[in-house]
Formats: sequence, structure tokens, C-alpha cells
Amino acid sequence: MLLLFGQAACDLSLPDYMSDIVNKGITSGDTMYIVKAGVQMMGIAFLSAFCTVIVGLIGARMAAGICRNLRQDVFTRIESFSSAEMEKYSTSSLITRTTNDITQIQQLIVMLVRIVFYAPILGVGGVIHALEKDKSMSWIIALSVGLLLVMIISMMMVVMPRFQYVQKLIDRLNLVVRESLDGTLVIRAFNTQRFEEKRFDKVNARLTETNLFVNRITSGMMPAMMLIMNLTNLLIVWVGSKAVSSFKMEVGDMMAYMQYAMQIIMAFLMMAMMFIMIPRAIVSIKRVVEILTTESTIKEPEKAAVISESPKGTVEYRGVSFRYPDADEAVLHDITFTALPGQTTAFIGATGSGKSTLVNLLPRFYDVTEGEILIDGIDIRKWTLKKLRDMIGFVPQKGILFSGTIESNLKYGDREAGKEVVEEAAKTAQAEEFIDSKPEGFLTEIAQGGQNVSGGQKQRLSIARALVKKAPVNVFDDSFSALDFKTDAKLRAALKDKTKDSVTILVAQRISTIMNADQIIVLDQGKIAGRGTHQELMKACEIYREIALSQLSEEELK
Ligand SMILES: Nc1ncnc2c1ncn2[C@@H]1O[C@H](COP(=O)(O)OP(=O)(O)OP(=O)(O)O)[C@@H](O)[C@H]1O
Repeated sequence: MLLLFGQAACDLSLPDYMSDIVNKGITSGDTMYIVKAGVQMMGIAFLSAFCTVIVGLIGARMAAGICRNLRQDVFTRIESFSSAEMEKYSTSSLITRTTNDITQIQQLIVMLVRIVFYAPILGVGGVIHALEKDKSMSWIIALSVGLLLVMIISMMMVVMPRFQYVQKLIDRLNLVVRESLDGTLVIRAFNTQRFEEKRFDKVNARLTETNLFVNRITSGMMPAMMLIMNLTNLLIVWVGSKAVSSFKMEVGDMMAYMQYAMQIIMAFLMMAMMFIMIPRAIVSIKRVVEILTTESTIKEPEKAAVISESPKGTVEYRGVSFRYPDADEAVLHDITFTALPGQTTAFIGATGSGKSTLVNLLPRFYDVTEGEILIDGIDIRKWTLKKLRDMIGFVPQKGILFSGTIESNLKYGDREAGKEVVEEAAKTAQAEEFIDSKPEGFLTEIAQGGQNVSGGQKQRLSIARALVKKAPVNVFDDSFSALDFKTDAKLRAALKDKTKDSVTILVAQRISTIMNADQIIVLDQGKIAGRGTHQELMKACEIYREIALSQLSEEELK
């Protein structure tokens, strides 16, 4: 603040020096005075430049600091979102908000620090100094400021609505790029590069068009402003020279007046720039605030239940129904079952029958619409999210790995896990063989998204990652689908041995994967169509029999 005052005071004093040099030095031929005042002027100009640089530095640091914290807050908030909020905003929009929108805010802060105080001080100071020199020419300044204001306000009215549109288009552009990059293989296989290019071109062209429109108007503003400034100078010289010739004004004062007029106009220009940036940044601020104020639909309990030190993990679904947010119909209806420790509870059913939805309710990716889910007799909504999720070793349907080494991926759920635990989990998940075959073993680098491992290897690493957690409840959502029958069988045998005391919930499409489960639940259109052991279901459940016979012969099923 002090520096800003210093900068403005220096800038405002320069025209006075110039006026004195002309009036006292040049007209009377006093060279010493000219040199002395000239040196002082240079000193002040350097001081002003120094203040400007320091203010710029402080502004940049402040903006970078504020926006680093803001980005962190937005990221943390997004991490707390449930799947419902993730779907509401879309991944691409969340990326734009965390990056581009915050950059807009950062630019505004830099600008604000430089201008918000400096411009008014310069403007007001300029007016006071100009009036001190001469009052008769005030109308010239008033006229040019009025013209500038009309121009700026009309321009803002035209470009404002476009700013919102630009941010939306950036969201859209991100979405198209993301989809194209994620789907490269499909695009190549279907030869749809041209189609994707067109899709990209369309959004890109619209974004360019809108940006060009905004830029054309804002860049047209500069020459118009220069014109107003030059006309103002011309008017001052014209009116001023008449005053000089009639000895009402000195030449130096007229020159100083011209400089004050320029400073006043510059102050307005700076404020105009600020007013151009503010609406744009407001759009971004609103989008960021929207994220920061969105509460996750999955809430922590107001009063968490007291959980035993070593929970057993018995999972119980009681009359659970579920409807996706914004969907018309429920996808799960009145599901009731209990999964006991030491037992495997398996789910089978046609695609879309609700198996993944059912297991996704357990770690509270979504909350049930009706009924309740209990672990060890306590409603999961009464558990803290951390405790609840620590209880569950979850293997999602889509094997997702992170960039890093195999080891860092396996230790994802427990950073402190020892070497033996990691190796044992890899062995149980039948991943040890292929890890050992790599020259760097557990330290082999995994590419982004696990692109350098096969589907089956990715599944095995995902399983091992869950096992490292040694959680009382393990959920495998169709996690054996990419494994060959032999590996599938070996894995289940090893799993049975290693997870003797835990609850195993298994979703599968293959009968052979679930045949030996202690309890099999058949899902049909979100309802339980049968439950029991394989033998019991073969006798009593028509849907199960159909699925089983479509995959294996009567002989194999016995
Ligand atoms: N995020 C979502 N929003 C709205 N509806 C969804 C969502 N995810 C799934 N559904 C719908 O819920 C139903 C059940 O889907 P779910 O993925 O649970 O089936 P599934 O039995 O696991 O199928 P699959 O064996 O193919 O994985 C489907 O009709 C699906 O269209």
C-alpha cells in the first residue's frame, strides 16, 4: 500500500518538475537549474520504477499463493464428492474449474493489486494537480473522461455475456479431448478419426469465434482510446496556447497540464481494464465457489457410532432399494441378505441386473434410497467414512492403476505395509509370477492408467492392492473376468485360504467363479430371484439354471 502511494506520488510530481524546468530554467536560460531539476526528476522516475517492480512482485506472489490454496481447496472438495456430484459436474468441467478458472482469478488478483489503489490515487491526484494549474480547461478532461466511460460501458454490455459462454466452451473442449484420448483405440478400430476431428473442430471453431469476437472488441478499444487521448492533447494545446499568448498561462504549466490530463485518462483506462477483467473473473469465481459450496450428498455422521477395536465385518442389507439421482426408476428393490465372516457371498445375474450398484452401496459411493446396510449391526451411515472404507478391500469392475511402480500401487491402501505383506498379497492374487518375470520386479514402472500391463494383470494387481489392506470385508466386483479359468481357480483357492476370517463378497458373470461360494444370490432386474448354494439353486432357481447351463455342461455343473 505504501509502495503504491509512493509510486503514485512520484508519478504525480514529475509534471510539476517539467513545468518548473520550462518556466524557471528554459525561459530564463538557467542551465544549473535545468540540470538540478533534471537529476531530481530522474531520481524520482527511478524511485517510481522501483516501486512498480516491487508492487508487481508482491502482487504476483500474493496471487500465486492465494490461488495455490484455492486449487488445493477445490481439489480437496472434489475428492469429498460422492459419485452423484461427480456425475453432476462432469470430469472435464471439474478439470477446467481447477485449472483455467483459477488462472483467471489469479490474473485478476495480480491486476487488482497493481491497479485497484494506484489508479484512483493517480486519477484523483491528477485532477487536483490539474485544477491547481488551471481551472478553465477542466471541461476538456471532463469531456474526454465522459467519452471514455460511454465507450467502456457499451463495450462491457456487449462482451459480458460472451465470457460465460467462453468458459462453457472450454469445458466442452476438455470433454472432447478427454474422450478422444481415452478412446484412442476405439477411434482407430472404427476409423472414426475424421468424425472425432470434426467434433473437435466444431467446438474449437466456436471457441475461436467467440474469443475473436471478444478480442476484436477489446482490441478496437485501444486505438479508440488513443484517439481520445490525442484529441484531448490537441484541445489542450489549442486552448492552452491561446491562454499562453494572452499571458494567462505559462508554457510549462500548459505542458504539465497535458501530462496530468494523460495521467487522469490513464487512470481511467486502467480502471476500465479492471472492469473488463472483473466480469470475466466473476464468471470463474462463481464456478469455483459453486464447487466449494457443494456439499457431498454422502455425509459424515453427526455422531459417529462407537466401533469395536477389531470389527468382524458381518455385512447385512435390510430391505435395501436404490434409485440413481435423476433416474425415474429404482434399480434395486428390497434387497435383504447377510454376508458372514469366513464365508463367500456371491452375486450373479444378467448384465444390468444391479450387481455393481449393489456392492457400490457398501463403501457409500451412493447412499441407499430405502432400507439400511449394516456392518457388525451398525448402520454404515453411522460409521465415519474413513473407518467404513478402511474396513473394505474393494476391487472395482474396472481395474484402475496409478502411475508409479507396481509396489507403490500395491501399497496404495496401506503405505506402511511391509515387503512380506505386499509379496504375500501378490502371491495370493496370482500376480507374483508375472511381476517376477519383469527385470525390475516390484519396482517396474506402471504407465499412466496402467497402460503397460494386460487386462488380466491389471485385475490381479487390483486384487493384490485390496488384499494388502487386510480388511475384514473384501468386495470383488467382477474382478476375475479377464483371468483364464486356471488362474481364476488358483486365485480363488489361495483367496479362500488367506481370507479365512473375512467377509468375501463376489460379483461374477461366470458360474465357475462362484460355484463353490457358501451363499449365491441371483439378481434379476434389481430383485433377488433366488439364493442358496450352487446345488440348491440348480434345483430351485430357473434363472440360475439357465445361466449355468448356458456356460457349462450338466456334467461340469455337478
Ligand atoms: N451412474 C448411473 N446413473 C444412472 N443409472 C445407472 C448408473 N450406473 C448404472 N445405472 C443403471 O443401473 C442398472 C444396473 O447397473 P449395474 O452396473 O449395477 O449392473 P450390473 O449388474 O453390474 O451389470 P454388469 O454385469 O454389466 O456390470 C443399469 O440399468 C444401468 O443402466
